[in-house]
Amino acid sequence: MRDSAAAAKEVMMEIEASKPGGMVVAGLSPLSETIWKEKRSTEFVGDVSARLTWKDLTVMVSLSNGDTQKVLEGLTGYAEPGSFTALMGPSGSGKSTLLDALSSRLASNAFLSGTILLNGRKTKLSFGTAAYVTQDDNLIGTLTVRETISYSAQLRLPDKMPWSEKRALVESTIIEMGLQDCADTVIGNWHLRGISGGEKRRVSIALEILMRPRLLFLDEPTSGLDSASAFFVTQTLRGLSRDGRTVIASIHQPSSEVFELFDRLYLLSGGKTVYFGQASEAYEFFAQAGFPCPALRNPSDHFLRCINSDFDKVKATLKGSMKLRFESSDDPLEKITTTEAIRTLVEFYRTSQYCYAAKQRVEEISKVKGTVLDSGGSQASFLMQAFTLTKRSFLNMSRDFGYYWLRLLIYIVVTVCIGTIYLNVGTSYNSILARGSCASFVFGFVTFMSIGGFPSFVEDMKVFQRERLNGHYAVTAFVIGNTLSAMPFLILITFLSGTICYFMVRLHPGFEHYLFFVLCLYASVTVVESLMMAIASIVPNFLMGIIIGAGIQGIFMLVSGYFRLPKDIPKPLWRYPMSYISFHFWALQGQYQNDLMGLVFDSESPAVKIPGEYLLENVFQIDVHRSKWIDLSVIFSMIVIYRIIFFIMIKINEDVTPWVRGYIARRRMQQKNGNQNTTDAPDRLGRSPSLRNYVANHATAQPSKR
Ligand SMILES: Nc1ncnc2c1ncn2[C@@H]1O[C@H](COP(=O)(O)OP(=O)(O)OP(=O)(O)O)[C@@H](O)[C@H]1O
Repeated sequence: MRDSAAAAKEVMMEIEASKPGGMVVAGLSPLSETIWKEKRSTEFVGDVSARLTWKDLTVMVSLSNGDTQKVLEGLTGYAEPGSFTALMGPSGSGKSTLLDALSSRLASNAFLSGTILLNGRKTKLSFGTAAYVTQDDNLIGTLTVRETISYSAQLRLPDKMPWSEKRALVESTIIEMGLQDCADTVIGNWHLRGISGGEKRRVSIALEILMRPRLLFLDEPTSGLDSASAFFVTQTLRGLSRDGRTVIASIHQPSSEVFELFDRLYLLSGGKTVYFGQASEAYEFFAQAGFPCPALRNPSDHFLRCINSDFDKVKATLKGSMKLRFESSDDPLEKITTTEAIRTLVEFYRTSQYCYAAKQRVEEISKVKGTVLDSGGSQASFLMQAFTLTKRSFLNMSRDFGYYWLRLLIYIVVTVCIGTIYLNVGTSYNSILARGSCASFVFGFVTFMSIGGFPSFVEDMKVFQRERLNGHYAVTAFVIGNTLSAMPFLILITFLSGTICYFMVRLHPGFEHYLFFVLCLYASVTVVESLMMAIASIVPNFLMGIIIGAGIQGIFMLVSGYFRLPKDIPKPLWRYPMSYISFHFWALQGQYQNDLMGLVFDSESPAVKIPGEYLLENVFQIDVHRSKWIDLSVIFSMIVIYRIIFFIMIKINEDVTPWVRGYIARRRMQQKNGNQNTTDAPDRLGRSPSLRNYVANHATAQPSKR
């Protein structure tokens, strides 16, 4: 066990290593080595840097109309440790697809052929070896930067690692990403002013470098940032590469300062290579090809200008209004169309020394068989994951006003309204229906209001999906964490509002009756929460999710036995099975019994009293022989069932859906190829990797050629 001083020393060594000139290309820094050793239980780690090569890489996608589109065509290139490779090209040129292909994240309708080798091997691209930073910063807005990174560390680092070392790793990551100044500032959400867009991007990167991956993929890390923030983010990426990491990022429109930070440039247009080589030599390449960069023009703007065929349309529009200016220009791009320029450049590159050198280097790197570390995602135990997720989620819920506090307020206001409308309802003849409608409103509409939490669930799901894609924890740990963290808030909301309602209306007196009422309200609200969570796992759009949730609950309410008495509900479908699936039905049956049984009501004739049991059987059509506690236990078991459904939905989304989509795409392609001869034989193409394989670490970096 190392003490914190030793850990801090290691942190400093790590930071030193990340400084330019302090490269640790071959091995790992001491702190990183600790992480790997924990998993591999081996003393020797050796050279674990990532050398990635790709050769003749082609990606085809199957479109919904059955056609196929070649998105990438015969790409060859490499990325080495200690270097920062930028993928550039106009929109739709295939940057993201290349990144996805290299990181085994292709969509299920995309198929690739060619060879991708990591350290000379067709190998598993595990979470520990590679990390992927997506374009969207899906972070928890209520947590500070330090908390965000600390929770991530607890979720993924081994339990055995002392907390002082984990903290040291978190602090070193904060320093490495230049986040010291905002470390204690919240990320920010709709009601909390937080850190800037550039800082958010750096937090997203920090979360992925925490496990010290050797290979880092980033999809447009500078998009949406101003030029200063884009520069700092890119500078940080360059710093990360100097620590011996292999960094590959797609970059949209870099400024000249950002461009100067690139080591290697991969320029794409229409899925073809326009240039691959040293970024600093691109200028010369374009000049040799006949497209020199005019003075005073940003080189990257010039490169993109030359290879973006949309400029043909821009030129046509401008020519109409600024004819003379174009005629006097001696820019070669004014004399030919961009489509022709692209063709010239692609052809020039294919026969150039740059292409030859790249191919030769790919061959050289491919021959060197190196170690590929496989840390297999999170190294924390399942219990630690579940505990950390519960704690993190609880903190988020308690800080986000919109998650539960607002609902608590609304619930109190609404139940006070119910209380005043049904105030001291009594046992008069008219109170019989009033008690029925009060129960129906409480268990129908009041529980329905829980739908308001849906936007927060959607936010939770976005964070979950990002973390899940990077293998941060298990699905079960997430479901447990989400269920447990919500429990105290739901108890608070339902017990407070239930108590107000119970005592103002003066429902059936007695502690047991009070307890049943609030428990039934708690169970019903929790069922709605679980139902909405299950919906959020498949419908990430919050408007659509609310509409679907409202529709389902509307149907459940309709068959609850209030709007139509239980025995009058049409038997096929509506009574069996719908009313039995509806939690409103069980809640109402239980509450009617809880409230009316044992009470005696006035009738229209003062001499005759009506017992509650008679009303239950003959007016509300309730089965009085079934205990109300059975009704309550049915609702509680529904909570478990909905949580299991939530789990299954996530699994289906992760495993089955990509497989089905891939299968359909493959069939469609085969059918199309059966009818007509395309230039690309589909049997050359490997199946795109599925998320299941990716998550379970069964995906190969390069699907087999067929
Ligand atoms: N799974 C897919 N299904 C259908 N078409 C796809 C798929 N993946 C990529 N494409 C198409 O391939 C082309 C390249 O897409 P890609 O997202 O790789 O481009 P990009 O250079 O990253 O663009 P941008 O800069 O706009 O993100 C686009 O025309 C896109 O519509």
